[in-house]
Formats: sequence, C-alpha cells, structure tokens
Amino acid sequence: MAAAGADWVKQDERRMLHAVYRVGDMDKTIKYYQDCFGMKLLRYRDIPEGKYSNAFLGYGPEETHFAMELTYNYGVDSYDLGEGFGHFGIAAPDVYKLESAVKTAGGNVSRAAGPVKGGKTVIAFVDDPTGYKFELIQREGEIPEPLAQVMLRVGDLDRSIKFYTEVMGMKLLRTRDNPEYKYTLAFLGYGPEESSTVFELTYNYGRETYEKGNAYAQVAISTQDVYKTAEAAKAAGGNVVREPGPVPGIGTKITAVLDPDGYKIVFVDNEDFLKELEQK
Ligand SMILES: C[C@@H](O)C(=O)SC[C@H](NC(=O)CC[C@H](N)C(=O)O)C(=O)NCC(=O)O
Ligand code: NI
Repeated sequence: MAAAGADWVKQDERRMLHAVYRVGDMDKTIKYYQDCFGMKLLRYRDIPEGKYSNAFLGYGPEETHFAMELTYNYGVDSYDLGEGFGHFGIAAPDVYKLESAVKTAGGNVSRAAGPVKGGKTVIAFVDDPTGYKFELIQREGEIPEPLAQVMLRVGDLDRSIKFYTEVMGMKLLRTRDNPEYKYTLAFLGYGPEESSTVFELTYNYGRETYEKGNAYAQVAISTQDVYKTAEAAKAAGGNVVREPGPVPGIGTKITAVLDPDGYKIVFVDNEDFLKELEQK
C-alpha cells in the first residue's frame, strides 16, 4: 500500500456508525426492536421522491453509539436474505432473562439460550420480522454499546483480515478457531469489543463464496476526509464503487468500497454526519 495512503488510514479517526438493511414492514420492525430488544427510535425519515423511508434505532445517541438503519422500500414486503449475512449481535448481562422477555413480547426465539456449540459463551438467536438473525450474547461487566457485532461470512479469512486492517484501518481484536464445528472467526474493529461494535467475520472450512441476497446493504463508517479515504483505498487495491462526493439533495459527502467478498462499506464525512444529526 502506498506510504501516503497507509499513513492516512492510520491517522484517520474512524467509527462504526450504522448497519443499513432492508425490511419488509417498517412499523412492525420498529415495534419489534423496541418491545423485544429495548432499542430506542433515534431518527425516522420518509423520502417520497425516492419511494423509501429510513428508521434509525439503537441504545444511545448516534453521536456516540452504533445504530441500525432500517430501509423500507414502498410496496416491497420481503427480501432474499442470502447466505453471506450472518447476524447482528446484541450483548446482554443475562441472555436467559432477555430470552424470556423476548418471548413475552412475542418475539421469535429461533435458538434457545445456552452455551455456544463448542464453547462456553451463552447465546441465543432471535429472528426479526424480515428474518434477520439477532444473536444475544452474554457478557460480564458494563455494556456501554449493546450493539456488539455485525457477522458476515467470508471466503478467505486472511484476505479479509488484510483488507479490514490495511484498507479499513481496523484492528484485529482476536480470532477463534472451532475445529469441531469447522469454522474460524475473526473480530475486527476500531475499539475493544467491550465498548464498540465490531465485525465478526466467519470462515467456514472449505467455503469460498456465498450468495448475498438483496436484504443486507452495508455498514457506514465515519471518516475525516472521503477523498483521502477513497485514494488510500485505491492505493491499497481496494474496489471503490462510489467516487467520493456529496449525496445529491442531502449534501453529506460519502464514498463506498467493496470488501474482498463484495460486501459494501460506505465511508461518511464525519462533520457532515454530525450536521445531519443536528437537523433531525
Ligand atoms: C462468538 C459469537 O458471536 C458467535 O457468533 S459464535 C456462534 C456460532 N457461530 C458459528 O457456528 C459460525 C459458523 C456457522 N457455520 C455459520 O456460518 O454461521 C453459532 O452460530 N453457533 C450455533 C449454536 O447453536 O451454538
Ligand atoms: Ni456472533
């Protein structure tokens, strides 16, 4: 990677902002996340000219917390979730208690609470109205950011780790191999798992490609300069699929790259993002 690009990636202050994905029923999903997961509705916008609406939900203000950005396209009530998207992870102090609360709220627990197969961490899975899987993950101690993970399946873990560190500027936090169940995990992020949302990349032995479907869209990450970020990505051999510049009608500067498996990452100018929040 060209020295200037590598220097930029190292000095740029970046943060995971939100995950963007399409839902079949906006009102039902908002209520589900509020009732089952205790999320707050942070923002809502309707864009009639684009025939879509967005809702942002999470556990704290977007200035400091990760958010779920739901997209409802008028008249579209179902999507193909594909195989590549795995789950969103929610950290909780007592997964058994949260499982019970989800059931009481009418949520769909698709995997009962208990130790993860081949490990000790207590997890459960809940399916949302569109079919997205939410993993409930038991965690000791303080949980300043309950939105813990975005899990994606990848075809070559070393290739992904190189991209997520060199182009995305993330830190490899840990890896975990599970030979009994034939998979390896890599956790990467801009901060420790205990206090920031991270990518959980899953490699299933021998599996190189996954159908992506049309439901999950991307993760948005803040940057101090989309032009320098795009140049650095290109210098590192990254595939920039949206040239840096303002979003028509909104003005927020963005750029977008594809990771080695084709998952999209959108970089958002941090100052523009904060201005957007002021206008809500
Ligand atoms: C650490 C925690 O965040 C996990 O997500 S591990 C959960 C575990 N993952 C896998 O099995 C990944 C490989 C799998 N073939 C896949 O592609 O998803 C899991 O889902 N365990 C299932 C269970 O019931 O324990
Ligand atoms: Ni997980």
